[in-house]
Amino acid sequence: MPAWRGPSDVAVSSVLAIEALRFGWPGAMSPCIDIERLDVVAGETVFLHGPSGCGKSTLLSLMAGVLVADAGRVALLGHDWAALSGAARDRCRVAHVGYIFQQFNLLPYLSVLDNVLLPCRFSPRRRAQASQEGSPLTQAEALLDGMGLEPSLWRRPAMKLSVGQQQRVAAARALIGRPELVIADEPTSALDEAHRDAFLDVLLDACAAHRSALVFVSHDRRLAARFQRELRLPAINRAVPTTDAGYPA
Ligand SMILES: Nc1ncnc2c1ncn2[C@@H]1O[C@H](COP(=O)(O)OP(=O)(O)OP(=O)(O)O)[C@@H](O)[C@H]1O
Repeated sequence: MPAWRGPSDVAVSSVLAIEALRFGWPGAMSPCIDIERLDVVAGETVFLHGPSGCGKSTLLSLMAGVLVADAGRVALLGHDWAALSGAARDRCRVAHVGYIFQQFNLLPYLSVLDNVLLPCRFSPRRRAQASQEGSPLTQAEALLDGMGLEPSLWRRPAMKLSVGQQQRVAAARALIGRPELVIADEPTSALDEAHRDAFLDVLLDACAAHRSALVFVSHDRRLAARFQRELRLPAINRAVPTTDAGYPA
């Protein structure tokens, strides 16, 4: 993992580096994403917001190598997603990225526990990291417990849970095995205030303990204060001034 000296002369590790990124959906008149520079370092927490349809989910997909840039570079841990084959991208993603999707993407017939354990089944690295905390099963149970999901739910098929419960299962799955980057696409939209606060506590504590970088998308600006950095993605096609870092202000 590349390291450089940060402003406080402390070595910081790059998790995500974006340079001159352009991406447009096929058939669209103009690019959906146009970012000069954005860096996220280990342990950093970023709150990303912007109007509906401005490209937040698209940007998260580019960060996770689900989509590949038309131009420019998106590098995870120093590796340019575009330089990897599709199969290598899949391996790299499951090993290093925990993704909480807007629609959760749980496997409906699998139990809650088996859903959480999926990254450990597909990635030796995630399995080894989870084993450092006892075993993958121990870590899965601890994460579900931390998310406030009762043990009586753990062996139920995921589809038999409420939307808010499924959201928390998706978060536990993203966190297991300490991925370097955790991406969360509106993960609290189905939670009431108490569960939302508990959810954020667990997510932020786990990311801090593991030094995972977190990129969190939400329309709820009240949550921004809990993050180290707030970034606004402007509406598409609108000319906006940029910060020194080249990111839209
Ligand atoms: N699969 C797709 N094919 C073509 N265009 C798409 C696709 N997915 C998204 N878009 C378009 O890209 C733009 C950005 O969509 P995106 O879902 O990234 O926005 P968003 O900021 O996450 O929105 P929201 O806050 O409503 O979830 C929209 O104009 C959308 O119509």
